Amino acid sequence: MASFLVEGGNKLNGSITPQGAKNEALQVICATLLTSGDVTIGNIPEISDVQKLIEILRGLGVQVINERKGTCRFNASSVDIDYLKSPGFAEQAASLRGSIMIIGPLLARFGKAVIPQPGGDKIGRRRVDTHFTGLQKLGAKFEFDAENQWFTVLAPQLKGAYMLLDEASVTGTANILMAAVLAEGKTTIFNAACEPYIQQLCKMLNSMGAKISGVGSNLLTIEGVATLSGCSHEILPDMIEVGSFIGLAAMTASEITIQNASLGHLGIIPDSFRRLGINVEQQGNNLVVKETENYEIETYIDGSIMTIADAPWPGLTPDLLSVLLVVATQAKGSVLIHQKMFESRLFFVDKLIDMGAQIILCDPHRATVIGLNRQHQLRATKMTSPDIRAGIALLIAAMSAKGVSTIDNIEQIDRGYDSIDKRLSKLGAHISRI
Ligand SMILES: CC(=O)N[C@H]1[C@@H](OP(=O)(O)OP(=O)(O)OC[C@H]2O[C@@H](n3ccc(=O)[nH]c3=O)[C@H](O)[C@@H]2O)O[C@H](CO)[C@@H](O)[C@@H]1O
Ligand SMILES: C=C(OP(=O)(O)O)C(=O)O
Repeated sequence: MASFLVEGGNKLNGSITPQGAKNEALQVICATLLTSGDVTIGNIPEISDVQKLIEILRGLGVQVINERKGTCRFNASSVDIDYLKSPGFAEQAASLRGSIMIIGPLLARFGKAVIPQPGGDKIGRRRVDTHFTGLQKLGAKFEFDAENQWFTVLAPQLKGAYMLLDEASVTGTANILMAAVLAEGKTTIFNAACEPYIQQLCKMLNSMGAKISGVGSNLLTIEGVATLSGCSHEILPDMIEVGSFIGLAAMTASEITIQNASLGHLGIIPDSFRRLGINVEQQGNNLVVKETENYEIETYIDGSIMTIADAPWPGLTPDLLSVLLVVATQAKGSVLIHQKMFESRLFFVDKLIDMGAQIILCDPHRATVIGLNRQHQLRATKMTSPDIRAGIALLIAAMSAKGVSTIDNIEQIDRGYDSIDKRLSKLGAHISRI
């Protein structure tokens, strides 16, 4: 288990470019299984979750050629489905959430797929019912081996169908979409997730010859096609990294330019930070976070305490609530952070309380933050990163704190942030990996 030693209290300065989006990368890499043609994907982030997924594809016989930094060419013309029975696959697939999205493409192209319970952050219940109910609607036979926690889907030929998803699941929508593009006839997915990750997946599938309409909405219509061809695809900048960098600049009272942030795909993320009083300016395709010593949280019109809550896109992504919460600890004013989707994602606030932040964890979903308005600097401490986003939030807190903090279990952060220590050190941060 690796750790970061973080000397806090240093102002940062300069420009940083976000990596490609983790959650999009996991989807589009799985989509390469849908064709025997060459698929070239650019802006692939060098993070451990993506590397693990690529290893699974290689195990399945997919040729993955690293053309240059961040760009790989995938060819899935010869896939060995029997790899799914190997112990190596069981271990790999259970180590990340994104592995679940090989199911849709394998089922559509080879008529069969099996997978263990996927991994990913332990942040509460993470059911996969939406995935399998959707695949069943397309005609797949579904079996669950409860003892070993394995899911199996079988279908010689999928058939298009109408479905109303019980929740707008991001990976669920991606899985069903990737199956429906090769199903016979028309599929309509209502209550589909429409995050930029899904929009990008649709764009890529359409460039492979799929016929998906309604992209960007929660009603997707797919006319199935017999085969798909290769394509080239470029992954968008990671909006969660962009938000993390805004939070970092705010907490360390630094001016940072976030380059090529793809502003058109950030939704309400910049505005959510502005509501905490952060000065985020748009300059071309860059975001500039201005050095702000003091910032004030908005209230509602009647003066009552504001709530910041997650919601499916175009609402606020749950993956940034931990960062927004940390930023609020040094603001003037109070805010209620309401994490609606996951029930175990706010427990990390105990560490912030140890550091001197004023937070009341009301229940597992809600925390009230009473901002310190920089009257007290947070104190350094020793902590463990429980999940990827709490990890980055604790790193931001440590960078603003007085003294040297230790953050253990940084593998969680490495899951989704490429060489974060090196990249932040270029901005003037003092972080060492031990
Ligand atoms: C690999 C990947 O892409 N992971 C992302 C994906 O996970 P993932 O696709 O696993 O998450 P889902 O979208 O399925 O759902 C996440 C959680 O939110 C709940 N839920 C979901 C939809 C809804 O309308 N109402 C609701 O309450 C679910 O019950 C679940 O507990 O989407 C999550 C939600 O944006 C993100 O946190 C994850 O980073
Ligand atoms: C929850 C997340 O990831 P995963 O779904 O891969 O666990 C995340 O990226 O914040």
